[in-house]
Amino acid sequence: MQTSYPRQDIKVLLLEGVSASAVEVFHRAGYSQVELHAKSLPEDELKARIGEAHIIGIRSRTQLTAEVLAQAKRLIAVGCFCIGTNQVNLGAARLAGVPVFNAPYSNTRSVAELVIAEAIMLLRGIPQKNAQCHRGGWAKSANGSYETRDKVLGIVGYGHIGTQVGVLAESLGMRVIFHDIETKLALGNARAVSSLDELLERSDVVTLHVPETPATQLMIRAEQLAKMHAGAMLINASRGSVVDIEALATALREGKLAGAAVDVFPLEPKGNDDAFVSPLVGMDNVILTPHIGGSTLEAQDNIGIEVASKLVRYSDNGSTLSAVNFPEVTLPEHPHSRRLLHIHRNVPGTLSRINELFSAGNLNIDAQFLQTDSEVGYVVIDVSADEAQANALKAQMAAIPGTLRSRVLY
Ligand SMILES: NC(=O)C1=CN([C@@H]2O[C@H](COP(=O)(O)OP(=O)(O)OC[C@H]3O[C@@H](n4cnc5c(N)ncnc54)[C@H](O)[C@@H]3O)[C@@H](O)[C@H]2O)C=CC1
Ligand SMILES: O=C(O)CCC(=O)C(=O)O
Repeated sequence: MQTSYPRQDIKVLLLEGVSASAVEVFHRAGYSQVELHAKSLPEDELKARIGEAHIIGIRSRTQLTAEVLAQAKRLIAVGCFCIGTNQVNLGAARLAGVPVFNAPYSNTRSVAELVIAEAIMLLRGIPQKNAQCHRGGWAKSANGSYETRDKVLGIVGYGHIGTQVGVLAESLGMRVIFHDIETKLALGNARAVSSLDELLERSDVVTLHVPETPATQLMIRAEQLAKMHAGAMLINASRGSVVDIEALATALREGKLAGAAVDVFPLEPKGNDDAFVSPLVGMDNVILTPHIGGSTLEAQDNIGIEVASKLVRYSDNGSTLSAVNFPEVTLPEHPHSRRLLHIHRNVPGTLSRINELFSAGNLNIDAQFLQTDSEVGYVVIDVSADEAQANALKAQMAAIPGTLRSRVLY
């Protein structure tokens, strides 16, 4: 059967150097119009380009705000080729009938390994020693250098990354404590503490693994840094908004903290050609990395495959399994029917209006799937109809008040 909208006409726009593995997945599935950009786009260009795209793929830099999404008239889905989805206005996307997919685990291990490497480097004072050697200095001394063994690692946010960090840290002999807003199963000998304050007071190294939410915004400010013991260290590979970076710079300058490793910043350059500016630049005891916690070839390759496959599946079949902002529906194949998708505001009576169209047309519904959340309803109908009938039904469904998006798949 023909798709009502041929795959070769579907425009896929991939930004921020999404892995070539994603392009391969689209090509293999018959999507030939795939455009790949190494950077994020300036807002004006993004607004223009998203207007033409059916599928957009981004990483952490591109902000899909409500204003940007308002230009996305043809958009059927968003792929975040990363874990975090805070860069997308998920509510606005949902109300535009656009599901958002991500890769919740594919770079977990990469972040955890970097954090462990940084904890070791910070405890040994390597950033300072490295900087001095580069300047022709020679600081051979054990002062300020420690083994990881028996040191306390405090993990804030004991989710996928936090738990991996904890497991790796225990294998080095570290003592792991954690703080999370949810009750979490402690792995190995890790122990939950009663509050963030307790964690800050007890830890030699604090590492942050929370998502960006209103509650984690500036979670670590001067007040929290003051609670850490003198000579402690901070690692932030979560989001730049979680730490007050000026307060961190002050704590490091004043010697309250012995070191820090920071991968994420309140303001990050759009791409590799743009300048990086931060109050932490030039501090010998700080490891600065350009948001590469998840940037290993293995992780990027896997993320490309995972997210592109989810996008292709939604585009071809309508399944929203693991969408982060949308009613989830897992759908079987539909070899003998045409499939119609209808996304609408969840108001009483919409489903009966849809069904009336089918009975008025005397068309047999082969299967129907419905999932709703408080705001949005997603109904999928497999019907024995020819192409003209399916397209006519789609047009009638699109005219139902409250319709957000409708499509015919076959
Ligand atoms: N630097 C990088 O390249 C990368 C950064 N990340 C960041 O790391 C974050 C965490 O990733 P995952 O571990 O996969 O997420 P996750 O969702 O598995 O874990 C996050 C944990 O934080 C907890 N949490 C949420 N709000 C909290 C609060 N206010 N106080 C304490 N705990 C809180 C949650 O309950 C959850 O257990 C992502 O949201 C992303 O922002 C993720 C991947 C790569
Ligand atoms: O690799 C990226 O661009 C972003 C990684 C990240 O922060 C995430 O996965 O949430």
